[in-house]
Amino acid sequence: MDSRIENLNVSVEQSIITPIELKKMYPLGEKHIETVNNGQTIIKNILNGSDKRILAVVGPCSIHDIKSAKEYAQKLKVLADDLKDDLFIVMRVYFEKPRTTVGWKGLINDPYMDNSCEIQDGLKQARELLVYIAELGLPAAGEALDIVTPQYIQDLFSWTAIGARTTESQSHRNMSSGLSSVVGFKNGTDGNIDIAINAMQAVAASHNFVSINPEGKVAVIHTLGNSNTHIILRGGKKPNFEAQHVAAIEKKLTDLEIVPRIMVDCSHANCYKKAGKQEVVLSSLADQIANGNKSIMGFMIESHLNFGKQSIPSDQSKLKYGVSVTDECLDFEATEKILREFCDRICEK
Ligand SMILES: O=C[C@H](O)[C@H](O)COP(=O)(O)O
Ligand SMILES: C=C(OP(=O)(O)O)C(=O)O
Repeated sequence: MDSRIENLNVSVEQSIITPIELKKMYPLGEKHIETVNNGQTIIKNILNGSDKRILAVVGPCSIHDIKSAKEYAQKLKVLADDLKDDLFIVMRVYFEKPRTTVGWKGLINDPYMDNSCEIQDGLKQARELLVYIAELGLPAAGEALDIVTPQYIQDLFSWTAIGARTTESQSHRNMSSGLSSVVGFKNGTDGNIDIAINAMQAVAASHNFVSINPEGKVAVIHTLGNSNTHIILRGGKKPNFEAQHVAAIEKKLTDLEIVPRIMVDCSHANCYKKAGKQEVVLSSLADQIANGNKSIMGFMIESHLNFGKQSIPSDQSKLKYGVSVTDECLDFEATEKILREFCDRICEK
């Protein structure tokens, strides 16, 4: 290596455990496999319309504290069982945060939230939490942002999102073509829907790309293609959840001979990042479904134990328990209320 031309902007390279080593530390039993397998299968059935329930991806904007995430999962499991006739509730367990510029990039990248970026510890904490949630019998949903970390944890996700900032990325499309779960593609941050539709078409094809294998060796991955995909409307310059937006997307997809199956993200630009406004979005979806809409197959809600958000304090003893450190979230009680109202309204149809 010639230091005059290489690694000019790299300070340190650090080896970490391999995917297989991490999996040995947090092995799966039958119960975990059953949770993920059932979750993946039911979501595929919701996508193909053979299961008429609505998929609800509900949980914190980001996981930053394992204790509050476990408490949230326990509560959500009780609610999921209670609403299981109308909703298939999956917990949002987001460990990787895409940032508009800079900011905390999530539990895997910086588990101690102090810029120490102990990624190996982040991977361990993430896997330990996913195993715990699977043990509860609650399926988990994640965003696949990093394209190597799925080798460490993706086996525990029943549904996967590709975010607004990466839907157009070839690397993310390559990776998604090999994922075992249903994958949802967000529209772009500017509201561009076409990039999500292009992603669905790209991901249905097989691809060949360089990644790592479970032993941590560089490998060429040959994928089969993944047709279990859908679009996620998350708003852009303006919200895009109302009946006229949904109808326009239905037409676009139908013109391309794609069966329209649409998830609506009640958060992000659909609620102007005001958690309390997610209720307005969900209420519109309930009306649309009650009025006969058949293409809306799911929604996403950002929710934590307690309402709001906080910035990460330098003295972490000042962190408020169960409050988001990224986007604003609804508190659990408000989440339960709007989910119950949604179920009541779609049952009136
Ligand atoms: O979902 C979380 C945020 O909206 C996303 O990560 C972007 O956050 P930022 O604009 O605060 O960087
Ligand atoms: C970052 C997220 O959303 P988006 O990609 O829509 O901004 C998210 O869901 O956490």
